[in-house]
Amino acid sequence: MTGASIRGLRVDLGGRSVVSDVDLEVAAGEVLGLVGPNGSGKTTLLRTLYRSIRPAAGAVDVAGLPVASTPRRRMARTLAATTQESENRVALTVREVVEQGRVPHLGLLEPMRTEDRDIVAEALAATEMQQWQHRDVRTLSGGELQRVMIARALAQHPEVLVLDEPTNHLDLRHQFGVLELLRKLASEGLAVLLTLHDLRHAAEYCDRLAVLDAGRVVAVGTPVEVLDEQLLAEVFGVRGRLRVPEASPESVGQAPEAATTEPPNGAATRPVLDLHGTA
Ligand SMILES: Nc1ncnc2c1ncn2[C@@H]1O[C@H](COP(=O)(O)OP(=O)(O)OP(=O)(O)O)[C@@H](O)[C@H]1O
Repeated sequence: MTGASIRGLRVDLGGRSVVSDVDLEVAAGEVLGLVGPNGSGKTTLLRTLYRSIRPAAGAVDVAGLPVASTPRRRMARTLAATTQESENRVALTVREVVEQGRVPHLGLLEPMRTEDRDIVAEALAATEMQQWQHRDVRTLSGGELQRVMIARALAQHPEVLVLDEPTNHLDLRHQFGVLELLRKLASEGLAVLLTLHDLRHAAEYCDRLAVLDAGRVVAVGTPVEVLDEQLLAEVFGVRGRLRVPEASPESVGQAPEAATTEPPNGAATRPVLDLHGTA
């Protein structure tokens, strides 16, 4: 199968279970958002997918391959991740870091081919980093570095993309840019799993949400199914309400030239989460 699946997952850290009884699937073509309060186990769950942590129990498969026993190089052609740990800075240019994404696709000591250079150029363009490609990554701002890490993950041409807080450090325009890019990649068949703290972004850009609380998945479904007032109060401690804007009558059946007045990418009908402070 494509996508990724987690069954019966338990992770123990520091002598206690920080993730328990998790069953979760992310399918090709969807953006699945992992949300939950601080310390609820989001990063820990993602770490089991890119094998930076060994589960105490359960099975984690990516594109049908068991993560625990698949060679890392093989897995790197299937799953790419941007992590909070990937921010260690080394003396490389932006381009060199993004080129690392092609390494799993090349033979030992094989130089970059034309197609690899094209893929790197596409990844730099998608993240608007082409103008910085010769910069030393140690000189970049946090947001610029975040975009380089996303570009490197895209250059891997994975089937599953895992991102831990990808909008962290980004200014508003680039937050929306990254979220729109993830939607586009999913529409092309990628399975996208990401953690987000901003529930408004989660509601607007994710096809489905999985809510973690104290290491357990307490709800899974579309934002409309999941983000009700009770869950917002009990899990996140906030007051809020989700609205689903109706398609305006003018936008139904209107002439193509008139349609250009609507916001792009269906944004007009995505759920909007209104938040009103602590519960
Ligand atoms: N190496 C470790 N040793 C002991 N406990 C750990 C370790 N790493 C994480 N934890 C604990 O596991 C729990 C889950 O942490 P995790 O980083 O997965 O949460 P999170 O949901 O990603 O949180 P945040 O929203 O704050 O990033 C936390 O209580 C954390 O303190």
